[in-house]
Amino acid sequence: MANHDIAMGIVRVTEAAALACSNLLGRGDVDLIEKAAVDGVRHAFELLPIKGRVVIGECDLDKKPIMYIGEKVGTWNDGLKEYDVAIDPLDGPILVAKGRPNAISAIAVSEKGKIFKAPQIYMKKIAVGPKAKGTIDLNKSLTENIKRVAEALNKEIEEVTVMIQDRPRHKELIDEARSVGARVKIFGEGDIAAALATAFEETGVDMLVGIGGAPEGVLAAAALKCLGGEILVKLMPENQRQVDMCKRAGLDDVNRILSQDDLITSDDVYFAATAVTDSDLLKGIVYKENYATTHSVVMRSLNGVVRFVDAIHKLDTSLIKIQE
Ligand SMILES: O=P(O)(O)OC[C@H]1O[C@](O)(COP(=O)(O)O)[C@@H](O)[C@@H]1O
Repeated sequence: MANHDIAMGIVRVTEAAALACSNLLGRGDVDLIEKAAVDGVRHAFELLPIKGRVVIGECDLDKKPIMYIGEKVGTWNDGLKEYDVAIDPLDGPILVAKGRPNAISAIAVSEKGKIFKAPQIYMKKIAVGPKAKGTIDLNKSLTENIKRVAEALNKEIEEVTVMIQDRPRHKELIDEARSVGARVKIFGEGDIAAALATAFEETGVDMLVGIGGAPEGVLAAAALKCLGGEILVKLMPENQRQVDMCKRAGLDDVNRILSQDDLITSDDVYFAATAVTDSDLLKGIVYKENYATTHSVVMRSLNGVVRFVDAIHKLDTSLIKIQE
């Protein structure tokens, strides 16, 4: 597969995942929804001519892997190049189960050995778009970071919008953002979509801060690398077992702050996402009489091209039925 075809190839994967789970919207069954998205991914990979190896996979609610690290994806025909694949078939299955916004399917693909194999633990994150790149500092207070971002964006602090996930562990961050006067968007799930939004001015989102999943942080790093934005992260192991997991992933100093360039060490990474439900950047799947529409974004860091891909899928032939 020519390199320039990978972008379209991977957007088919996220489209398939999104379509496969989208007609379970609001049905409350998280496991079924996750399985449908994973089945969609696997089905689409059967057609993708790459030698892919999953380095970031998917776990169910009990953190049991359902897309295995090391799993082979793609057709694996002779002569094809090997790639690392980071996949979140569905960031936010609970959102789909409840019919709420912000659920996306996301994938990143890069050269073999170039994507950080983040363990399934928490990660502290701060992310911004291209105009605020170089101004953020994970060691500084949120107040200081908001002031720097406001200056970089030529905005008043009261005009800066900060995304923070709705979690008890973020109470102090939310209080601080409010007391400094910033605008705060508190979201339930899905910090990949939130990080992605920081890089597009039309979303009105300027920053993401908080603690979320490390695998999601790597996917966000791939997107922000393509978009010229920045994400700074620090792994947050909670016990010795998790410290060991970080070390096995190649991180000797778990306190080290990592950027998008540490999480993706190649200059050539692809990222794609398809919305299942509406997010700040992408409209969710819409059903019409005989078809469904998907809305995706796909990008490559090497050439900086960002494409928005709207697709029409005939319902009788599409992957929507895959879970039946
Ligand atoms: O739900 P927790 O444990 O606070 O973890 C935060 C993570 O959960 C999510 O909201 C959803 O993750 P899942 O798709 O794995 O359920 C992520 O976007 C975020 O990084």
